[in-house]
Amino acid sequence: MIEFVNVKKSFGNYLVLEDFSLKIETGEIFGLLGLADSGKTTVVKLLMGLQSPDEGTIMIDDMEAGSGVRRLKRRLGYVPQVLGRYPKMEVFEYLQFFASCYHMEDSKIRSRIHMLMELADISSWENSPMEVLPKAVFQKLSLVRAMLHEPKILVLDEPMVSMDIRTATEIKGMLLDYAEQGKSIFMTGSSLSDFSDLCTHLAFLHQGKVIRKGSVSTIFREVSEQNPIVIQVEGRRTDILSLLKEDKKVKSISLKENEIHIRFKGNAREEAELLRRIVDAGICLHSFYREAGSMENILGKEAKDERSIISYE
Ligand SMILES: Nc1ncnc2c1ncn2[C@@H]1O[C@H](COP(=O)(O)OP(=O)(O)OP(=O)(O)O)[C@@H](O)[C@H]1O
Repeated sequence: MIEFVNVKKSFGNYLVLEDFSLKIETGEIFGLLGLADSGKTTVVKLLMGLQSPDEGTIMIDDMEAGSGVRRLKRRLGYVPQVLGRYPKMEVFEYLQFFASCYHMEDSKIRSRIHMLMELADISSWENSPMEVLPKAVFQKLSLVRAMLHEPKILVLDEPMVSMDIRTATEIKGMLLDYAEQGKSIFMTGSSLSDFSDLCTHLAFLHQGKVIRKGSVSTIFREVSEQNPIVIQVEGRRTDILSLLKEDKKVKSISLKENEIHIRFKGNAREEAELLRRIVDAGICLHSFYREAGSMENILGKEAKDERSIISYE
């Protein structure tokens, strides 16, 4: 379990985290999302004990972040945003070096390295110097390095940044397998879609605070309820526009080429009822769908309640 309680962190006069609280339960794959410069790396560094909070506490199970460094190091595996390179060191040698830093038993090191390299599909690079590694291999090697000592918690700072789709899929697979072994994963990112098929829980960091958190399914349902419904009809739009204007749950109507975009403040059942009313009115529909969720929905504009009906017909 990881818990941030009322954490405050500033650099000089610049307040990065203000009253930041977050709880991550054991076994969760937790994604902390935020825009650039929102303080994600600061959160990770505080968790790793690389920086100290000005106020508040950060607990990792029964230990405070930054305390009992050796014991905590065994619990945490860290994939930083920027990893130091050792250009002339060979891959196996590199992993062996880190395994010994984690005080792993010599007899287990070799087999663990080989097993993880195979899992990451980078075995053929075992004897290559780090300087020749393609970016994708280096990204997978970073994860292998963090998993070496089988930490209870993996912490990844923006792991999906500038990653090709194939590597991202492989890394997601490795993380899902790792979580299945009862481990926790905490990672940061700035793209909702990167995390939607991986995380069990999400939180959104905005202006130093967590503005929303919950299970992925709940968040996606909430986000999608704020997105416009896009409607296309055959023929004239007069009938559907008057039907929509009469519905108090329709907060705005706008026309975009041959589409009608409506902001509909209702749940899935109410959305289905609107669709039935349109069909019952004999209106010939081409399409009726909610636009996909986006970060902007969560971090930017919360749906306003006043109605703004705009029509051009
Ligand atoms: N050691 C530091 N000294 C001064 N300012 C810092 C320090 N570390 C971070 N900051 C500032 O704090 C803010 C948040 O930085 P942080 O790296 O935590 O954000 P981030 O969300 O991880 O950003 P990105 O998505 O760009 O990686 C930034 O404006 C950054 O310049």
